[in-house]
Amino acid sequence: LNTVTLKQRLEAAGQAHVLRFWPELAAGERSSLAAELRPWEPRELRAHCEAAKRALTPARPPARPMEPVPQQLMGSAVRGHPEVLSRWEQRGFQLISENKVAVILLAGGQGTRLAVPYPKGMYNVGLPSGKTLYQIQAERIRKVQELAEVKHGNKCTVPWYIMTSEFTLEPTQRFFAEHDHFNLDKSDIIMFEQRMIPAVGFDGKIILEQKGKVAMAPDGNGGLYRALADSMILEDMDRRGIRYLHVYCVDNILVKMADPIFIGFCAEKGADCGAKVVGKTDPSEPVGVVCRVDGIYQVVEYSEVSQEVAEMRDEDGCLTYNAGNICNHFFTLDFLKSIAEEFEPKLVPHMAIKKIPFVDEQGNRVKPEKGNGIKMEKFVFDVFQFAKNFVVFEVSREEEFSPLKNAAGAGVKDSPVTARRALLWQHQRWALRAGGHFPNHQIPRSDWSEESEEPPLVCEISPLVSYAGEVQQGLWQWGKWVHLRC
Ligand SMILES: CC(=O)N[C@H]1[C@@H](OP(=O)(O)OP(=O)(O)OC[C@H]2O[C@@H](n3ccc(=O)[nH]c3=O)[C@H](O)[C@@H]2O)O[C@H](CO)[C@@H](O)[C@@H]1O
Repeated sequence: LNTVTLKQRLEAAGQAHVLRFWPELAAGERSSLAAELRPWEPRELRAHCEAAKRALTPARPPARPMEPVPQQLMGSAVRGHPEVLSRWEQRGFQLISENKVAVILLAGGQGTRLAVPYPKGMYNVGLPSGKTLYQIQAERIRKVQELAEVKHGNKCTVPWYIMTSEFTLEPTQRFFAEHDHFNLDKSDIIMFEQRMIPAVGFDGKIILEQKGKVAMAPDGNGGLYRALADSMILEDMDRRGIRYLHVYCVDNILVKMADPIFIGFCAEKGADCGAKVVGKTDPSEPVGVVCRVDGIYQVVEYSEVSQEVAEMRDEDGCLTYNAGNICNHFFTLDFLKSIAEEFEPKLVPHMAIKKIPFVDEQGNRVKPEKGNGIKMEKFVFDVFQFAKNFVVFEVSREEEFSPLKNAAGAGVKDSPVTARRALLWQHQRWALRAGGHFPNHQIPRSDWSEESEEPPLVCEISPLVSYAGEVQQGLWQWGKWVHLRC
């Protein structure tokens, strides 16, 4: 873009102020500012800014008739009959062995609450092995591939698609390269980037973070659908013969990659879209709830539900809106194609007021004390409304959900401490269930609180040994694969 065209386009969008420091900018700064703005057509940019401004004075939404998910749509790994679970698992492994299953990691977030200067997946919660979240996930992929191979006798691959953003792409690529891609085939790890969108002030004007830089943020984890199309990822999936996708968020240390039971359940039900849920611990837990609103399946995010609704209970005392979203979703490739080709533009962005550093009229950098602008994000689960056959799968919290959201601190939930404990407690359970004996150690009392107490044994089992607690003859060698500290 030459300067005149850039100016004209910004004027057309009502955003000419973005160039107010242009005369002071060096050549490199000018070209990077122009590059940030290049993808935006004036009309699209104007609409984006106007939508953000409008969001400040939302028309009062009509009281929305929320309903819990009907039981007939739900499967359960907690209450399901062992034979049924085993049937779903067989089906899942069959599909994995046929190279029809891939995983998509959502890793473009800035992890603001955890506040580390690198992508969350690189975090080491302090396990004896020192493994990071990325390494644990990579090893679970290797294991699930191996289990499918052993069961069905053919070599198979679960490709790992990783959505990153401007903040996370480069460090994630470097980290994977430094770790030799965790012994996965490099060609089966496909990283792609989501879009960045400008943050907008309350006056409807794009915020300048520096004289030559617009305040940009990733477009939310629902940016997935545009990113899949932009980067031709659906074509890559087609080429590989992928039919089913497991989408998950980066920070759950217990995530079951390409979970065969979940895949098998969804496939058997003929679902095009599915969500894993856990029972909520308390009304204020920051998880979205899967429910029906105006007859349409969706997740009502924790930030968007009123306290009164969150606290509603059934006659039996259970929370009415109990289906906590753990950001683990199932999609068929055909469903993803329909989103990318048809429905994506219909996804309505969610607005959040944030403190966004900016440069003032004089060009001084200011860190605001209170919210000064609006970030707009699309959410990955907002596509549930377009599903023809939506299902929900309930799983056990202690086996499948312990997210890393916050920095460690006394009594802080969802922190490195609680994530580490959740994994060690799980592995202790597995070891005991497998007949492990630990002389001179207390067997955990049933009333021990896993979140607030250290497990009596520090026992970590490599995902290369056991995917979900199963025991394979000859593999549980203490020391080599199982880290035990007493
Ligand atoms: C919108 C969404 O899914 N919300 C869910 C998310 O909330 P929560 O608010 O915790 O969502 P996060 O901001 O942590 O994002 C979830 C995932 O999306 C990724 N990400 C986020 C923003 C972005 O632009 N790009 C991107 O890839 C993050 O890297 C992360 O892997 O997880 C909770 C469970 O842990 C659920 O109960 C919430 O319903």
